[in-house]
Amino acid sequence: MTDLKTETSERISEIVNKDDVVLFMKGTPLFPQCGFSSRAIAILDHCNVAFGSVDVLQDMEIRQGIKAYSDWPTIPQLYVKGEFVGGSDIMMEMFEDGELLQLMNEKQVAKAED
Ligand SMILES: N[C@@H](CCC(=O)N[C@@H](CS)C(=O)NCC(=O)O)C(=O)O
Ligand code: FES
Repeated sequence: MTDLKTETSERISEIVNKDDVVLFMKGTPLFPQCGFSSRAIAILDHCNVAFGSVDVLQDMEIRQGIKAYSDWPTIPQLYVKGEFVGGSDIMMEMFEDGELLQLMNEKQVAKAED
């Protein structure tokens, strides 16, 4: 028998390994439901990378489960190639000093389609 926590972390692990870049957020890329998620989307748009997103407002298990999985207390959360990068503050800092683009390049993530 698998318990809910194990099941949720297995689901999360599938999600973060499905796309090169995954953002756990509130709302959708077109309609973010929070300023922090909106900022994270703006940064990813600037990076010109393809990304998947998960709306945690649609799934309470993921909303709580991702916090435990990453050991990070808030949404949004960015994953690149299955690895946790950080929330929107970290994304902004990394973007501003060029580290985020460097990480995307190093990990050879797919570009956004035009
Ligand atoms: N400083 C954070 C801001 C994000 C944040 O404070 N998120 C809050 C409000 S959206 C949150 O996820 N709270 C827990 C929850 O809503 O489940 C960051 O760098 O991303
Ligand atoms: S939903 Fe209120 S700060 Fe994000």
